[in-house]
Amino acid sequence: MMLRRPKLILIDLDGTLVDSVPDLAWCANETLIRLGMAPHDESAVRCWVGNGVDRLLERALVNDIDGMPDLELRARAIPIFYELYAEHTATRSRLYPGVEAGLDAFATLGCRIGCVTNKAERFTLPLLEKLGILGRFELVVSGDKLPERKPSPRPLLYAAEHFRVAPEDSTMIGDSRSDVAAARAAGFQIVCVSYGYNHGVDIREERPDAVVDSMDEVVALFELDTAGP
Ligand SMILES: O=C(O)COP(=O)(O)O
Ligand SMILES: [Mg+2]
Repeated sequence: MMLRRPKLILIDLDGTLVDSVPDLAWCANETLIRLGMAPHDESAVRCWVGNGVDRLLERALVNDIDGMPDLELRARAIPIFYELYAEHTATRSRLYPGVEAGLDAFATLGCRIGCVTNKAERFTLPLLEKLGILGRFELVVSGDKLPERKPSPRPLLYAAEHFRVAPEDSTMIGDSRSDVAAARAAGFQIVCVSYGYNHGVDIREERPDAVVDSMDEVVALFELDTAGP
């Protein structure tokens, strides 16, 4: 299926641009160990990413995606995790194959490019910087910039308004059901990558407009004689 050529592309961070789980899992587990608790398999942590680092840590503390630790434990864990993750945002995290080629291809479309993530800004900007792609984005909307984050459409609509681009001329690229829900509610097209996290569930179940195995496949989905800048 062909998609309308966008004037704005917004790209998710964890699970889409960057395989960040190796650092997130190491930091979460080191936090648990320092609290005298048992660490988890990296595969478990992978299922807990996507709703912000605080939520990831809460899930790790109780070993349950829907669970919540008691507030005293949470309050002890958060500063330990924040200090570790600030130190290790990009120690083990890597860009996925095809990301840089995909960003190059988007630049040739002449569209505006932003990053919309649920990760807090204090970790988002250093991660993008350390992996050498911060300069690719004209706008970064982190998880703590607005009162609501994905699956709310707010961060996507904020970016569209920032660039004065209509939602129907905008495309979100993400890896999780939050990206699909946010894009649908905002009136964006939605392309998903097959390799991301999505809480362990195949993203095709969310029925995005298209699914790609690599970011450099996205540009070929766009009709080149419609829209554009
Ligand atoms: O859960 C997070 O911290 C970030 O997740 P996202 O980049 O996939 O929105
Ligand atoms: Mg993601």
